[in-house]
Amino acid sequence: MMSSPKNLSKFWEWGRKIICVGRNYAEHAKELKNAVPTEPVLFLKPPTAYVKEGSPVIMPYYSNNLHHEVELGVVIGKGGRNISQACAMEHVHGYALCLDMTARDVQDKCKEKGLPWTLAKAFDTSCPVSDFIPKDKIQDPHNLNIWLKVNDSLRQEGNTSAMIFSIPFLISYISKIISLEEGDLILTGTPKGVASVKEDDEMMAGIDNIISMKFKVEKQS
Ligand SMILES: O=C([O-])CC(=O)C(=O)O
Ligand SMILES: [Mg+2]
Repeated sequence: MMSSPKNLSKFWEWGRKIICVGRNYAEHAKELKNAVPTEPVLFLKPPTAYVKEGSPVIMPYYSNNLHHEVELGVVIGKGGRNISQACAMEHVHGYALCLDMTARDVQDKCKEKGLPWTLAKAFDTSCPVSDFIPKDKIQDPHNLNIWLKVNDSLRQEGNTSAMIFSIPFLISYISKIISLEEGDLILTGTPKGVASVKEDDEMMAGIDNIISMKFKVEKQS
């Protein structure tokens, strides 16, 4: 049998979809004065949004308010459509810690005008990701502490048990609309505490004692 030339533990190299869930933590929906959703809010980032440790997050030139959002990412191993909640976890290959970098001022304007969030959410380096976390390293993805510090001061801390929509629900819901493929990444939403970063800040984020990562913020040259 031919083996795949790609290694799924380097999912960011596959060039697949990044499907993001918004407002999946009530406390975060409230801090931005949004209603707590009764259905998942979805948006996409292109694979060019990926950035790995060692490279900086670049502030988009058209924003003066770049926010961090720390999130648990779910890496899809087996694709599918119309996946049932009961089978959903069979499609998960593993996890990653992710940041959903957001040009908040631009997003606010998009919301006001009823325009899509592409400029606010999908720019290059808007999706910093950790190394791949194999599925068996995480016993319960719905009981993880995720946190983020900026220059050593704690900004975000939350437990994935507070997600409004669970991972099986999200996989099932998304796969009825968008086919899931091997190498896709689902960002499951951010807990409260989102705030601005500026040039030369250092963001450090982690999941319990499972993984941590660091990213420097730089201006576009
Ligand atoms: O921009 C937002 O507030 C929506 C979002 O991505 C999240 O809740 O993680
Ligand atoms: Mg987000």
